[in-house]
Amino acid sequence: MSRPLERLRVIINHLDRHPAGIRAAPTSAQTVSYGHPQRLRYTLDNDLLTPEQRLFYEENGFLLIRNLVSKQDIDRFRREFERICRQEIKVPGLVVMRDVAIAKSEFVPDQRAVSKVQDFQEDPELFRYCSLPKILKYVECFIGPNIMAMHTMLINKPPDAGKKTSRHPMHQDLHYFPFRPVDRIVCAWTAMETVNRQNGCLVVLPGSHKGTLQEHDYPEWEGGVNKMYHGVRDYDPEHPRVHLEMEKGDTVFFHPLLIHGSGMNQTQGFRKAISCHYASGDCYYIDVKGTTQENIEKEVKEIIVRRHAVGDELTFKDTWAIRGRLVQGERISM
Ligand SMILES: CCCCCCCCCCCCCC(=O)SCCNC(=O)CCNC(=O)[C@H](O)C(C)(C)COP(=O)(O)OP(=O)(O)OC[C@H]1O[C@@H](n2cnc3c(N)ncnc32)[C@H](O)[C@@H]1OP(=O)(O)O
Ligand SMILES: Nc1ncnc2c1ncn2[C@@H]1O[C@H](COP(=O)(O)OP(=O)(O)OP(=O)(O)O)[C@@H](O)[C@H]1O
Ligand SMILES: O=C(O)CCC(=O)C(=O)O
Ligand SMILES: [Fe+2]
Ligand SMILES: [Mg+2]
Repeated sequence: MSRPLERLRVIINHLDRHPAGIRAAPTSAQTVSYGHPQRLRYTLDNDLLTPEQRLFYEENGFLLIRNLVSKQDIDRFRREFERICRQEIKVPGLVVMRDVAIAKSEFVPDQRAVSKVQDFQEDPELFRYCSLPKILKYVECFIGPNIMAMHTMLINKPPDAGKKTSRHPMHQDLHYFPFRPVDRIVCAWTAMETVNRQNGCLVVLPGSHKGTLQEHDYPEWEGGVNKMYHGVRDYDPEHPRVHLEMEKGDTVFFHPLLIHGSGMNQTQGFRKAISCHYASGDCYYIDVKGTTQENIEKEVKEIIVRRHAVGDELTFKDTWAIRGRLVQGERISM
């Protein structure tokens, strides 16, 4: 194993020994600079993160907090998800996605047919995840006090059907987002059970958040790829990567330029995680015309036109403004 990776693993283990939520004395950018004056760009002054945690996010683009969400809350999210799968409740705006390997087979109202649900902002029980004070305290360290929940997902990675379609290609979430500035966006991703290499944990390229947004497209995978699962076009499989093995309730916060994906699920269980992408209430929308994001804009528009029978009047930007929900502070320009 390469040296930097070994060092990273040591730091992760070290961080693990701090119980979640431990408070360090208020720090300033100077106190964490260890002699070299260093501008902190990816984190804001706060009294929650330790200097080590702040530096870790600055350098690596993610921060793993063990045991952050309670088992009771996760059990409630799981029960709600199961009710949705059994079609006992209907949630406005919710997108239920099936794995491409079974997309054309008959639907059975059971979690085995659902690989993820998206846009659960109108489900009060699931949306509780996005407003948990424990999560928001961390989110505020990255994006500030005005917090919008922009995108919500519960991912139920199915046992691989033999074609490796349960993989998620390496990507940067910013590819999907027509808003900026990039450093005022963060994802919270919480394991709902043990997540490891066998069932397809998150895989990240540490430090990749310091790069720019890359071109994304469907990877050329023989067995097929799920709809809209774009990957970075020039993915280098030799790039050092870290597998984030997590236990129930562990939560990782990561930057929208961090390159990440997840491996295939080689178990018989459905690997569950719940996540929310947050943006600052004072972010602004951009026009993605002429940028690398044009291809995803086109796909989203095609789906919306088909689903809602609307024309061009609904823009990519509108689809985000409609979904976004304020969870703390003020909604200024979003
Ligand atoms: C508003 C949307 C905005 C989304 C923004 C992304 C945000 C992400 C931001 C955060 C970063 C996130 C990073 C990420 O997470 S990237 C992935 C994000 N993924 C999505 O947003 C996809 C969400 N899913 C959907 O919209 C629906 O499930 C779709 C549209 C896929 C099917 O919908 P529905 O079931 O109602 O439609 P239908 O029954 O009429 O079938 C239509 C056609 O589609 C075929 N089919 C079905 N399933 C799949 C599949 N899995 N793979 C391939 N094809 C599939 C099906 O066979 C049929 O084909 P054909 O018979 O016509 O040939
Ligand atoms: N050609 C590729 N293009 C883009 N992403 C890829 C490619 N090959 C693999 N990946 C991605 O790399 C990540 C890890 O891959 P993978 O499924 O093989 O796990 P792994 O790291 O090999 O773990 P294990 O060896 O335990 O299976 C996943 O996000 C996967 O989707
Ligand atoms: O849970 C996973 O497998 C990764 C999902 C992901 O990265 C995403 O949907 O953006
Ligand atoms: Fe992602
Ligand atoms: Mg593998």
